[in-house]
Amino acid sequence: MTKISGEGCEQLIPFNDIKSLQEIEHSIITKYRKTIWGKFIKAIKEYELIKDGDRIAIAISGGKDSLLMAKLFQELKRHGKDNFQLEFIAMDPGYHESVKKLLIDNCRHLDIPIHIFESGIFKIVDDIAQEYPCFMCAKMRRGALYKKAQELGCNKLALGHHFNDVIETVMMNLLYTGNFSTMLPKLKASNYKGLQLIRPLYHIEEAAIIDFTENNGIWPLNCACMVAAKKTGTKRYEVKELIKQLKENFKDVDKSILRATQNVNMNTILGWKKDGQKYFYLDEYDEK
Ligand SMILES: Nc1ncnc2c1ncn2[C@@H]1O[C@H](COP(=O)(O)OP(=O)(O)OP(=O)(O)O)[C@@H](O)[C@H]1O
Repeated sequence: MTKISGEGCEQLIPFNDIKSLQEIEHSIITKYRKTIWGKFIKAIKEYELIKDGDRIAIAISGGKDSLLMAKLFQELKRHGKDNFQLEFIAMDPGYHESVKKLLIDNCRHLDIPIHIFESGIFKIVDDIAQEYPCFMCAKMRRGALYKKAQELGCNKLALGHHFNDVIETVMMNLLYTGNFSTMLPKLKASNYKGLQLIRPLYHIEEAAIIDFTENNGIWPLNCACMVAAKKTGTKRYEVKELIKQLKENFKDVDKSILRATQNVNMNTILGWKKDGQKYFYLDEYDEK
């Protein structure tokens, strides 16, 4: 057992026993129609996340976000346009046995047919990257998921990042890194030709996912890594708190953060980067 494969951090505790599969599935298109289903469909349409003939690998960590994402895609296949294929992939980085069991039990109850594959990432990170384990782990995890998706003949890999992940990333980049950039809802993988990454939960708020999870009695895998919980977790947590405080005086502040990424005024920007190239606004100043 590595030092990283802990038993997880603070758990999301459900309000009741897990509901039946039928009740959980039904709640998506009834109780959570507005807050979850509608927003999932909005992102699919707005960012053209699905094309005819797509074979999509749904990345399942066992956490609340990716479990919901799996159910959303299954609902879409049942009640929407059935023009795509699905594969569900779960990468085991070297989880603690109890964590792995929780993942398998939840997927069995939720009727998510996962392909579990081992990557040994915790061990590798433990051995060689004690200084920056999270950075290394995230990079290797992405690579392992892309590789598995390709092996299964998929042209898309879906990740469960939601609205709050997106705006927190914008604020973290702005406040700590000093740049203005966001997570994109769809992008081409640079090292895996023909593969695209999609984020279908882009418009779904985390509060709705928590409510869905707790109300349906789902006990998700919260975070299976002690290191991440203690290190990178802190800055994200601070930003989460900051946004929460800002919302007390301006309730749409979160929506404004996302809107800002759609309304960058290039005439009032000092400098920017594109395709690895740096630009300064005075570069073209005299020519205009
Ligand atoms: N071990 C894994 N196997 C497969 N997919 C993973 C794994 N870890 C992460 N992912 C994918 O990457 C996404 C983002 O990972 P992150 O660790 O930030 O999770 P999260 O925000 O806690 O989401 P979740 O609640 O789904 O775990 C997940 O939603 C999932 O789609």
